[in-house]
Amino acid sequence: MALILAVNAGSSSLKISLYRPTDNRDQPVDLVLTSSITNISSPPATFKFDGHKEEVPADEVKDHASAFACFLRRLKTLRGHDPTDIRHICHRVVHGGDFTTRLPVDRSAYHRIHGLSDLAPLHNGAALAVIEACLEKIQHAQSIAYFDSAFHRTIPSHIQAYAIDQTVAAKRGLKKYGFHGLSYAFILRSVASFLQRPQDTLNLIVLHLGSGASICAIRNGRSLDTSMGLTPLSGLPGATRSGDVDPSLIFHYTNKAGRMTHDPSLATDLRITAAEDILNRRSGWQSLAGTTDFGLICSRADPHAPPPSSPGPTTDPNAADPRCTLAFHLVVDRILDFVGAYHLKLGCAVDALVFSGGIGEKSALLRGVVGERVGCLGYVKVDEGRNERAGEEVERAVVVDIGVQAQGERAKRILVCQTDEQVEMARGCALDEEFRVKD
Ligand SMILES: Nc1ncnc2c1ncn2[C@@H]1O[C@H](COP(=O)(O)OP(=O)(O)O)[C@@H](O)[C@H]1O
Ligand SMILES: CC(=O)OP(=O)(O)O
Ligand SMILES: [Mg+2]
Repeated sequence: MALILAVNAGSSSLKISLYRPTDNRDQPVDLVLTSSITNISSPPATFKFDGHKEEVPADEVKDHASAFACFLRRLKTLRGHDPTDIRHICHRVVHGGDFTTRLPVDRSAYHRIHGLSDLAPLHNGAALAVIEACLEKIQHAQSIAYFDSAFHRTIPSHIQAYAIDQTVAAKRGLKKYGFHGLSYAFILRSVASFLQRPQDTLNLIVLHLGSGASICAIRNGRSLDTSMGLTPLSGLPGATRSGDVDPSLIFHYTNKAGRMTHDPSLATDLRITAAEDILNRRSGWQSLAGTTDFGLICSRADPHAPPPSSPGPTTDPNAADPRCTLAFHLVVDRILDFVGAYHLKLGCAVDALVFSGGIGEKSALLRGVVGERVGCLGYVKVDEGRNERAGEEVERAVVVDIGVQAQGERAKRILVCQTDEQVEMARGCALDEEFRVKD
């Protein structure tokens, strides 16, 4: 057997899927199994393996390397698969700097990726910890890095550039890179197939809303702009990330902003300042509402109430929680900032607004509220029933239309897409001549 393993190291999760290559170019891989380990940085972690779910003791999973070891053990005990069956290992690496395509990983490539770690403090270190384990323990398999940033190589230079000294910018690589690119590539292909249109004719605004959240404007099938920038911190708020703030805010937040942190809970030997730590790991809706679970925020927020000006915790278990109300409306507000701007950048010629990521796929409430607000731009009205059912339907269908049907032809569509970064990598690997298995 020559299986392909695809590993997606998120900020606090590890999603891993195993595939068997096929001879069918339209569907070049078949899924063998899929698993995920969540809450890695706030133990106990939860391990899911197809139907099997267990809480993993804190001493078994404390970082991404031990989470990967935990997966390999269960791969053997629960499914009888040996790593010897694996021929290629695809790794999602969030920051690829100026790499525009996948990179087979040897020691030298490893060090080049390591050099970019400071620019994706919650991600590259985690991916490298897994790559390290593969280089050591699964030596017969070829590790390949697939970069989130590569999808955004088409962003025009005036959109990539920050308004700073361009000599310094060029020397230090200070520009917009953009992330979630594997997800956007998957969504673009899936939506093109759903709409039965060639990818290069599509104009989309895609929302990838998970623990890390971003938006991408796609023009003629290429990234035109995206909300994340030099690092995955800018743009929308995330579970623990602030998103955009006035850059001067940090100098007023703490006078220790520039010092290095020595937090042992960080995945690897990352060099990260107190300012980066606060904005990346101690902000976002966790800091507003006390939870990283946006589902919980949706269930406790009042979507109709004007957001409170100084929210505090509530003691009535049935009342909406003002902190959740604030977090919910703040996220909606920032989403609207980008949708409005990208709609204009696309010349108002948008084929569809697409929701994806854990929140985009599961929260009918958020889709409904955003859908209502974008109606003035010519988007279809959201159909309540289709919107409610979309969370389940998208698991089977990958792309679901949630617009009112009768309006569908003329109005701009609103879709939900269940994204899958692992299959995007595995697909690329199976179709790649360089990695074609010759036996
Ligand atoms: N029913 C729900 N409603 C809203 N948000 C949800 C729901 N279920 C899960 N989520 C959110 O989805 C997030 C996970 O999304 P995902 O894209 O898998 O994130 P990541 O890959 O960044 O870890 C969770 O952190 C949670 O906040
Ligand atoms: C780039 C990024 O933020 O990724 P994730 O959402 O997986 O944390
Ligand atoms: Mg993710």
